Amino acid sequence: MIWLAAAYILPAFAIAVQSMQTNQQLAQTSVVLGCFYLFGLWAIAQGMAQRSGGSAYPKIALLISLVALVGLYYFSQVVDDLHVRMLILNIAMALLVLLGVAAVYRGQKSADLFERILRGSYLCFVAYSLIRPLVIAIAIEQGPSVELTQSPMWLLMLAANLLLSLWFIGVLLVVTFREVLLTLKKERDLDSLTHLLNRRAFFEQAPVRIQRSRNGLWALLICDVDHFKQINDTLGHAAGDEVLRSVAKVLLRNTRHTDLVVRLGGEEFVVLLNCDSLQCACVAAERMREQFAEVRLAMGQKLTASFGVVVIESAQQLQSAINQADALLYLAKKTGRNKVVSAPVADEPAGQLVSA
Ligand SMILES: Nc1nc2c(ncn2[C@@H]2O[C@H](COP(=O)(O)OP(=O)(O)OP(=O)(O)O)[C@@H](O)[C@H]2O)c(=O)[nH]1
Repeated sequence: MIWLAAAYILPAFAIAVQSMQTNQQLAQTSVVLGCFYLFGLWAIAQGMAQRSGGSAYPKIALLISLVALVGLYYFSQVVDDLHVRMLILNIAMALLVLLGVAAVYRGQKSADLFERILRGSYLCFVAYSLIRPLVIAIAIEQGPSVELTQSPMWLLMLAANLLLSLWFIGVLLVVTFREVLLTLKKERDLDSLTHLLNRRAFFEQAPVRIQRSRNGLWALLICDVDHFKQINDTLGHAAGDEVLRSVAKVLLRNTRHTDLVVRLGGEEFVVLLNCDSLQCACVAAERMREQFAEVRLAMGQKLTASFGVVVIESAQQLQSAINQADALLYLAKKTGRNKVVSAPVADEPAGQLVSA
């Protein structure tokens, strides 16, 4: 974002200064203000390339800029030729802004409307930058008789620059504002330790998921690490945190993107599984339980966890399903831990108790 801010501020400053200058003053300041233009235009390319995960070839940009600055110096301090200086500067600017196009094309294509508008605006700006040297070559008067900054051509280019810049910065502001909002929402919804969804996000997203799906049953798994206090007490809080992150990884590994994996709080996790039977949910929970044993604790101890599993058919049942799964989890803890306990459903074998 800093690149795109530089891209707006530097050329705007140079244009503002030049608009108040005579042809003679333009010659005196051409190299310094040329730096502002060149860096500003490359900053647009770099900013856009970075948004797409690439870069706008800084070494090539440096080379183009150096050649352009030498040209500007020669045609201002040795031979004063405003027309050639304008051509050199505008060709260099067009080449610099073009350097981001490859990265923008190679980068991931976003489906987001505003991101597409931003890319489209950038490509329009590139096209405008490529056309500008042609216009200068054809339309701007040669010779020192006319003050460039008072000519209709200059005013026209100024107006075009202003309009494009305002449009570009407007789109950029909207995109940035949306990005900030999305980041805040993400931070609000995620547990900072495990990066799983948190309790608030679960109660927001679970009813929507259940309502929207038309393919079969949902199951709710509540999973609680066994003797977690002991792990904290013997191995330390940092090791306890690491265990929680490992638990999150195991849960994520055994779920699909349609499922929700949530850290409810402490060492308690919930998984909303999109599966077509209680048995399928129990198999998934059993697989997770087995994989916890592979998490290495100090001194050869095994990580274990207990599960309560229920099926859920409508969003209205969510709270009662959580209570029921909690009760089954409590049963699992009471009857020895490290096991999956599920609730009976009408058309499936009643009261499964899968022991370790
Ligand atoms: N490291 C770490 N510990 C946490 C975190 N949140 C909660 N805890 C600890 O988790 C422990 C939970 O202990 P208990 O509720 O007694 O449960 P438990 O020891 O697992 O016992 P059972 O569930 O009955 O097997 C407490 O000591 C909390 O301090 C966390 O984010 N990180």
